[in-house]
Amino acid sequence: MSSTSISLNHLVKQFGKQTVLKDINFTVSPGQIVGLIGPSGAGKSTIIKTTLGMEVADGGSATVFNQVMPNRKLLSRIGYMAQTDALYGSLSGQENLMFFAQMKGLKKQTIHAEIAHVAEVVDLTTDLNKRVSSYSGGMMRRLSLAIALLGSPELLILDEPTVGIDPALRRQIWKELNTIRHENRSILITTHVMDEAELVDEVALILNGKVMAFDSPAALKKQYQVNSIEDVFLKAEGVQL
Ligand SMILES: Nc1ncnc2c1ncn2[C@@H]1O[C@H](COP(=O)(O)OP(=O)(O)OP(=O)(O)O)[C@@H](O)[C@H]1O
Repeated sequence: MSSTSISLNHLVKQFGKQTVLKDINFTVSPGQIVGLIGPSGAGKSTIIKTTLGMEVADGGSATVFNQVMPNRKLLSRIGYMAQTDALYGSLSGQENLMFFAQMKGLKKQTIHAEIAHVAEVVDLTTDLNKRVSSYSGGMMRRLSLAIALLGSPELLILDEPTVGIDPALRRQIWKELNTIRHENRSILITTHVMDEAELVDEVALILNGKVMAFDSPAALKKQYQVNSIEDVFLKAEGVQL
């Protein structure tokens, strides 16, 4: 059996008369971090939502572990962090983590250690007993990321996980993402931080509903004859450098 975590084939998605995704093709393999970059409104979140079955494709196909989503059996294998946080404000960080850990079916013996680990990755250990409604926006993002990490899912789908997170912590989070990659798990991540796009295995550059380029950061820089992914992005958009 082929071991593809995500496979998008000629994916098309329309909202009314607007065709947001025109022909999206790429795969994410185990042990790979794929970064989705592209201007605001290019369709990155739509790719994610269609992949997860939260939006229905109008053409082509999106599969996760070779199956079409939504598929309840696959949910425990996927950690998803959306752009908007879905947290319980009246509960503490710890209670939110416990709730989602139980939802994910984490084993009783490991649940406390897992929660402690993911809280440490996002630097929330000392804030776990505070109510989430008192958290800053960045803290809520970090809690959402911690929830996505719970249960060591084989596939992480992260929609702008580092928005509102300072550079030192961002570095710590990327260290964890690299550990995840080395465990042969896979990650699909969107980001507006071009430094982060340098850290992925493959960049999918999304423009006008299409994958303009899909390659390693080094190969893309060579192809576009520039020194950074930011410049690849700008050149692909037609900005004169
Ligand atoms: N449910 C929806 N109904 C109608 N239009 C939608 C819907 N979801 C997304 N769109 C439209 O699809 C386009 C792509 O949106 P999407 O959120 O996928 O972009 P994005 O690349 O993730 O942007 P950003 O970087 O700003 O998050 C936008 O024009 C948006 O208005």
